[in-house]
Amino acid sequence: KKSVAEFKFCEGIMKELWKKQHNSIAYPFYNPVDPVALEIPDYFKIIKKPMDMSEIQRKLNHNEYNNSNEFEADIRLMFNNCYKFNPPNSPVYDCGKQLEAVFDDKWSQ
Ligand SMILES: Cc1ccc(Nc2c(-c3ccc(O)cc3)nc3c(C)cccn23)cc1
Repeated sequence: KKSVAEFKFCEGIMKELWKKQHNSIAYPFYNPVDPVALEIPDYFKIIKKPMDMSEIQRKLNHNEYNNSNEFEADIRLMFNNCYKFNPPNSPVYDCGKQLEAVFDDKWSQ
């Protein structure tokens, strides 16, 4: 059951992830992966369900999450896409691990 409190909790987490102080680890997640701009034409062959912070924010703003579990699922999808595509310990993979740690800290509060 979706509650106002759940919604506000999710909003607060997105507010944290968008903070300028996290820019150096959040930048790969701000917008949809652009395979042309990034010169990774095989991205959509590997990643079947793209997800990013802008889309998560849009879904939140348009009441498209029925509960916080659906919100968390998109957050985890975004990070797992990153770990699937980017080699372990590569710069963007490490950004994902660091930003997911920020998320986990807030999510568990
Ligand atoms: C050749 C190459 C290798 C790795 C990347 N990764 C990457 C990604 C990315 C984010 C999420 C994701 O699920 C997949 C990729 N975002 C970027 C950005 C914004 C700048 C530079 C690299 N970036 C790009 C090109």
